[in-house]
Amino acid sequence: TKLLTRRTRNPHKLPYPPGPKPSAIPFVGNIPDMPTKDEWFKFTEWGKQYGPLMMLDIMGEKMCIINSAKVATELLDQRSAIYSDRPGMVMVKELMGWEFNMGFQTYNAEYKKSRKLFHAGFNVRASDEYQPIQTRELTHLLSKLLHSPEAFDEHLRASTGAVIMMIAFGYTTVENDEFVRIAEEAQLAMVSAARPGAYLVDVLPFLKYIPEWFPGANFKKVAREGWELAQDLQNKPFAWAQQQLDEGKARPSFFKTLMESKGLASDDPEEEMRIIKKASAVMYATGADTILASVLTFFLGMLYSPDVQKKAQEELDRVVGTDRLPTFADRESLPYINCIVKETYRWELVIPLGVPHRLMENDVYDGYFIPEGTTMIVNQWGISHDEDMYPDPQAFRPERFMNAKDVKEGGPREPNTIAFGWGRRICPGRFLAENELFLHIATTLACFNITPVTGADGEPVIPPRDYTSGLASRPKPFPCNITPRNNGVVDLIKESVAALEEN
Ligand code: HEM
Repeated sequence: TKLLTRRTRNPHKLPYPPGPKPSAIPFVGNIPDMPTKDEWFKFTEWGKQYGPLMMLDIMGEKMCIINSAKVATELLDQRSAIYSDRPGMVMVKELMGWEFNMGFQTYNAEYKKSRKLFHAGFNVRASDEYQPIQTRELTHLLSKLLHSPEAFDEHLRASTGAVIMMIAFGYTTVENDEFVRIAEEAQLAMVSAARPGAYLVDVLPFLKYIPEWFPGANFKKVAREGWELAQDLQNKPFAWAQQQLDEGKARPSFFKTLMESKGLASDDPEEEMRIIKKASAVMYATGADTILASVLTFFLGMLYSPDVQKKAQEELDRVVGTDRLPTFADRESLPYINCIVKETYRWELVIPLGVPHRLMENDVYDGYFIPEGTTMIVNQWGISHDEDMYPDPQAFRPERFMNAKDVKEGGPREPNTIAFGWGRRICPGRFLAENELFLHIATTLACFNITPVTGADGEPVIPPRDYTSGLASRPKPFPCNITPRNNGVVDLIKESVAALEEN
């Protein structure tokens, strides 16, 4: 009947957007056509074949793939009143307990309240207030990179985790931190399950009633383990922060601000507490891994383009000099570094397919009928590699943004208007994330050379651009050399760390 109603609401019998022919097997639709990993490559290819708006049938459910920024803007931004819901995601939300994550919530009253809190905590001005925390942690990071550069992956992970824990709860992480471990594991379980179409239970929700021992029901075991992690993620840091507050020891944080500005989220104290608890847990879950992925991409990018690194260092030496570290105050005077930030967001995407939106009413676009309930996926990776917009898209080339024309005059679109999503669901952490990536790039390049390791044959080893597959994607571990540029920076790092200790 659902299908019938939809048809009757298409009075002009408009066609659906084009797409590959569904399978001859009943109900299966385009399932056999769906890639099982790195979907963005296939979606980009399909975009060339079927155009910027195409449709797939996943066992009766409609899924649109958007392959151009223009269509994404015209639908998800300009018609955001009806394109801001999220699809069911049974596996992640119901079975793994990630319903607490505002990013997956249905577009309802509670969601809007959470979003308001996030906006209060992370708008441009509020994000700037977290700069001292970011500066402090990144200075420690430089010292760790100096002492054990081979463990850079670990150091970056620890520092992005530390920043977000301090911002979220005023919590100082320690080595092998329990809260960081919980968040990492919970996140890992969630991102692999949240990949659109990863679990059949998302399209056949009744499968959730199958007991775990049933052959083929492995997803239930995965779900149960994920559920426990999601509970810990919400409860453990929250209990710690609550205790600090009760004992009058709480440091400034997102959590503390929310607890003290009563009534910001809701007039009902119980509801408000619930929303604050979820919002603080989400912060950690969404803010650590994403920033880490973008920083790792920057390191990888440097291995691909040594001349970019040299040019950036020239700019840093000229503008900042060599007797202090770059700071946020230098940002406006470092155009080339800012272009590296942009290119990092474009070259490889933290969330290659965005987070799916769900259409809340029937719609018509460009003569095509899109029924209510359609899942909308934006191929953000594909859009960021459009050859017309970004010639030689596989090259890491920040110059494409230097003195570039405005997008209205045919210039390249700013990658931060693609990588962070669309409309009312656009990433609320984007200002915080951009600040942090900027400081990572500026301070790392001011102090170090990032170079490929040498292989057995004496040749430099450029690691492949091999990324994990999932909702969020990051480079798989790769080796690189991180060496201080000169003795001066070694002293500079030591002095900067000492100055922190004094404060
Ligand atoms: C490089 C860093 C990051 C990238 C590339 C990124 C990207 C994204 C994208 C693509 C979305 C989905 C937008 C859409 O539905 O169209 C999103 C949503 C979200 N992000 Fe981020 N993000 C980053 C960092 C952060 C940080 C640091 C935080 C927290 C402080 C955060 C919190 C969120 C939340 C809460 C949502 C859900 C928004 C909603 O559904 O209304 N993100 N992000």
